[in-house]
Amino acid sequence: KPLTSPLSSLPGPLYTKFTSLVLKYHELRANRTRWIHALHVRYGPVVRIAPNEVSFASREGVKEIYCSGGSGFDKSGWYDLFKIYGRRTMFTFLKKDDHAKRKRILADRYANSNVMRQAPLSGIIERADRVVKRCAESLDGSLDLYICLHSYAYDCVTHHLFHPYGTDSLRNKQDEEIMREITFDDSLQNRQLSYYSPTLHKAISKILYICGIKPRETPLADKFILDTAAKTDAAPFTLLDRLHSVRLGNSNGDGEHGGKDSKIAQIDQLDIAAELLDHMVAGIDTTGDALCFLMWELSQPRSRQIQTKLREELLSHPSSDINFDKLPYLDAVVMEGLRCFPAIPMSLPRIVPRGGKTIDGYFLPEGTTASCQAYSMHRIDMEAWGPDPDAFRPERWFEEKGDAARKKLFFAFANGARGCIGKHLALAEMKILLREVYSKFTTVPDKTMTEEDMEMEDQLISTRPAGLKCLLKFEPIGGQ
Ligand code: HEM
Repeated sequence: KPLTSPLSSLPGPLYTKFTSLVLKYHELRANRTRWIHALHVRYGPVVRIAPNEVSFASREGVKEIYCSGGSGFDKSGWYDLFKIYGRRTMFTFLKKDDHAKRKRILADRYANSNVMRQAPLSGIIERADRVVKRCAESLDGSLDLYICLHSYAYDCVTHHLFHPYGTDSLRNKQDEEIMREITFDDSLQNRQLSYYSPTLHKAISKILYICGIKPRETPLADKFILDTAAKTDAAPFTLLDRLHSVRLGNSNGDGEHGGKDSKIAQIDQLDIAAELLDHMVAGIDTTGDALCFLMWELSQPRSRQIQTKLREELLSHPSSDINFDKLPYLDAVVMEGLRCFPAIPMSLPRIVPRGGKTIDGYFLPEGTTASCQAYSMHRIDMEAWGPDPDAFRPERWFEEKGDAARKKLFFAFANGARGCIGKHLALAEMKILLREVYSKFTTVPDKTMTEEDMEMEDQLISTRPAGLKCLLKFEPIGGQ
């Protein structure tokens, strides 16, 4: 009943009262994020995008949908698309209780105090040095940062998950192949179709394959994960170590997560492999693309001053000091990068619980799909972002006015208990890499690159540059 539905009074284009076809069309064209953003610009922070689906770009929206009761509303069935080996993982559990049980046993591996320890950090620093070496080797030409940064993110996350079984894709071609298999995945249309119409998808799957609309296939990554998940002697800071100690009901010496949690969690070898593959994939395109878009922006002539200011701060602190609190401009550059180019820019769908909810003055009946998307959260609110939301301007993070609003609206890592667990790891990787590169080089775009190459293109959940490349030229500081 489109006209009598409570959602019919929400702002939004008339046709969204009757059909979700326009939304689906934009999803299949990898254009969902920009289409929804255009609707927010036109209709404001609350917009109906389909008869049963609403997008919010407001503080109250985030608070209710993602933070109420700790982890917000339950996830929608769309997350079934991310099941691995038929298993649910922390990321794909729909219900908050199931999620909380799994998270309890994994969370401390990602705590800032675990990430910032010498053993995990030294692995990241080593990999950042390898990137610097690649930059130095490219001085006569240019370097494809898209590949290089995805390799960096892959090697860093596998170090944190598996050390000493982490990868070395920055130097080893076989490891690079696995990264490419994950990163160059083109299964968006196939997976969307399987979600919207499983029967049709099954009936025409062969035709889709012939047309190049292929399902996600990662045989190399699967083999790597299944082999590595069987190792029982990984370093104590790794997720692999934690998962095995839980499976064996072994407290691992800290007395906190022992037999009790193994009963709660009941994980077997396949759960371990699924959880590890999920975290590995979650750590590659996100950090890789966030760094790639950020370094592209820093390399533009309009960002020259920003590069200079960043370099001055970096060179005034010894590189042996890993205390990021002393590098506020680096922090502002990273925050501004994640604001302008959030690696997961799109809606994170949740289901309104029993009894319905009123958000921003609009009543949403139970079962409505509600979401926020970082791309719009980072641009729509005038008080937080001012008149230039599309400008890359790290200085905005030092302004007192709008500070509280900015913190509430920042959504690159989502929010609440289901927000990004890898946030501290990602930030450490980003800051270490930027510090190593920009204290040694200036970067400029290669002349063959176009703005279109770097246009954001939706994937199923993350984004990537449309041209699948990012060629930059590196100039050593002081010509050294
Ligand atoms: C700049 C880099 C990153 C960004 C922007 C990012 C962003 C996000 C976002 C927005 C979510 C919520 C997704 C949702 O609700 O559907 C998320 C979840 C998650 N992220 Fe990240 N992420 C980044 C890096 C990482 C890294 C390095 C890891 C390491 C393993 C990681 C692991 C995860 C996991 C496991 C979840 C699921 C958490 C849960 O359901 O409790 N992420 N991330």
